[in-house]
Amino acid sequence: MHVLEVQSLQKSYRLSGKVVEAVRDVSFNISAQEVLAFLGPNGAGKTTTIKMIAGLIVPDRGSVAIAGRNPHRQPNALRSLGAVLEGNRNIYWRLTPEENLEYFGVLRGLSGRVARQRAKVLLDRFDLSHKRKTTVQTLSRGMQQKLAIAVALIHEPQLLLLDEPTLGLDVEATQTVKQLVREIAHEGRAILLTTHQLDIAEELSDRVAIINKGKIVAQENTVDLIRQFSGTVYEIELEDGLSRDFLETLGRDRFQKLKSLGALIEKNCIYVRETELLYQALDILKPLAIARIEKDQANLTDIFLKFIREDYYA
Ligand SMILES: Nc1ncnc2c1ncn2[C@@H]1O[C@H](COP(=O)(O)OP(=O)(O)OP(=O)(O)O)[C@@H](O)[C@H]1O
Repeated sequence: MHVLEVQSLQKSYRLSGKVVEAVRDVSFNISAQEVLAFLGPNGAGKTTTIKMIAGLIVPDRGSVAIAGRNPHRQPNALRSLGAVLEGNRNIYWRLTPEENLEYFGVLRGLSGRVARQRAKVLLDRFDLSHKRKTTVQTLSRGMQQKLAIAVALIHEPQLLLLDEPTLGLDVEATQTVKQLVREIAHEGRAILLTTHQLDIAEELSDRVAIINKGKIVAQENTVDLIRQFSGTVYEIELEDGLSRDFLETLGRDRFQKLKSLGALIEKNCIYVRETELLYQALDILKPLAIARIEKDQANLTDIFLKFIREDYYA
């Protein structure tokens, strides 16, 4: 069973007499041990979707199930949810880490004893024990972020929503938080990660869902998505470019053969998709001097931009 099931979610807002379709028919699932990166440009509909999952906004249509329960009909569904949304506002800055963990533990239905026990374990695990009695506002941003994640885990939820978990952190704190996210998923939790830092999404996620203008425009395994769009594209640049002489030197037959390989011929370059085709293309191009051959190193950022632009021009 999926830990999170989001089915055909729909939400519109009315703003000065105009209807804004913020989320249109959004569906996805997340399983235990899985990190889904939920990506999209500003205003794409991410926050609205997440707030519907967290039970904070009622959808116009569609449904959410967390561990099989709908948070809009069965409030105890939220027992399976932990969330760090909009920075780390889920913690009290005037309290200490220990007080935060115990307070939120009890608020989430734990007994005082269990909350204290879990707080101790989490403080150790997140390397915050030495700061347990220091008020949160004097901690570093990295420590505050770690505490925010610890607080979200106090009731051992199956689903964790993480919004920009590494934003504003230095390199070392980013590494620590990334490692924690991996471990938390590994323990068996499902994680929904939203971030504008696409390198983080690429490193941490098992799957990616890209939302644009309220609609999911891509949803796939992260490695497959990147492999599909990159890595195997070779760019061949010719010494003399693709001038009129190019066709004369190459001859029509060879030019047609090149095209039949599925090669894309554009500006100064020829692009082919697979290693085997690269050798065939080079064979065809033999009479011409080659200036450069390069393997395309596209990453999630390129893919993200491609989907957003394609959707823009559609
Ligand atoms: N309370 C609201 N009233 C009216 N329109 C809203 C409201 N909240 C969001 N919107 C609109 O809904 C659309 C989706 O917004 P949403 O905040 O979900 O996007 P987002 O992907 O989270 O963006 P960001 O990355 O900037 O946080 C936007 O056009 C936004 O202006």
